[in-house]
Amino acid sequence: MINFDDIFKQIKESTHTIHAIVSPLASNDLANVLLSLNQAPILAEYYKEVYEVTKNSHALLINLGTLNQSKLMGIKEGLKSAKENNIPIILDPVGASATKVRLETSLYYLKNYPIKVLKGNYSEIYSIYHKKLTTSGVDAKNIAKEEIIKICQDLATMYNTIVVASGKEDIISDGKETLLLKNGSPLLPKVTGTGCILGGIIAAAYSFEKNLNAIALAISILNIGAELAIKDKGMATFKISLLDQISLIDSKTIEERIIYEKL
Ligand SMILES: Nc1ncnc2c1ncn2[C@@H]1O[C@H](COP(=O)(O)OP(=O)(O)O)[C@@H](O)[C@H]1O
Ligand SMILES: Cc1ncsc1CCOP(=O)(O)O
Repeated sequence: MINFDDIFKQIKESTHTIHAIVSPLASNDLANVLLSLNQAPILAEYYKEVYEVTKNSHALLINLGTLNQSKLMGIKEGLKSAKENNIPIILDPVGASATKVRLETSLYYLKNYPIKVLKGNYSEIYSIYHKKLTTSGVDAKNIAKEEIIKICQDLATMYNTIVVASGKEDIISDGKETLLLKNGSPLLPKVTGTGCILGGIIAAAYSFEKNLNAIALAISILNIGAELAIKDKGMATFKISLLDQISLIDSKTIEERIIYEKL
């Protein structure tokens, strides 16, 4: 049984600043989720201020969700600052399976910066590994779990990082240890931005403890929150109820409900 008491207490009792460069589509929900977990989100992407913001933060989340030239200039400053000031970088390569620019950008960041956590859906992780496009949009295609597990393990070793592949079952690997998490709801992929929110929770949890358990906690906050949310009143109610459940969840509930395997 994983014990989440200590890290959950740290998150709830002390506030870290999380610098998120994220798609505007998901930014409001992501910021509110972080606030509800007692964390301090800051969304800044103007290249003239990004270096300073990252330097004063506990983690930098880079989400490629909605790219443009000025955002890329901002991201470059954030990555430089994180590297020089030893701030952990969490990369969410949204759409890396769908466009050449996103795939090449993700590969460039992985090669040139110390990415501590790479978190994508199955297709994004598959595309980064095989260096080829596999989707036309941001959602994942069906790929065998066994294949993605091996890819996560190999990518983690190749880039000296923790790899998270989200989907019906979530995979977390640092190349040596691998966890498979089985909570969640089929409604989650029907709400846009839930993967982006997950990136934010991972960035916050990882800033407290730099290990697989912190990431397992982050995924469980979202997935068990979704299991507890209202599902029979339509998608808008589900989403609001999900945000409620995330703000109310405690470590005991997570420990009781988590379903996982150590591989
Ligand atoms: N079919 C599913 N059943 C249960 N949970 C799911 C399912 N698909 C995705 N999830 C959960 O939804 C969250 C977002 O994952 P995913 O949809 O893969 O990300 P993205 O939005 O980046 O494509 C994760 O916490 C994941 O565990
Ligand atoms: C629909 C869409 N288009 C560009 S980013 C985005 C949201 C993706 O968010 P998530 O992967 O978290 O569902």
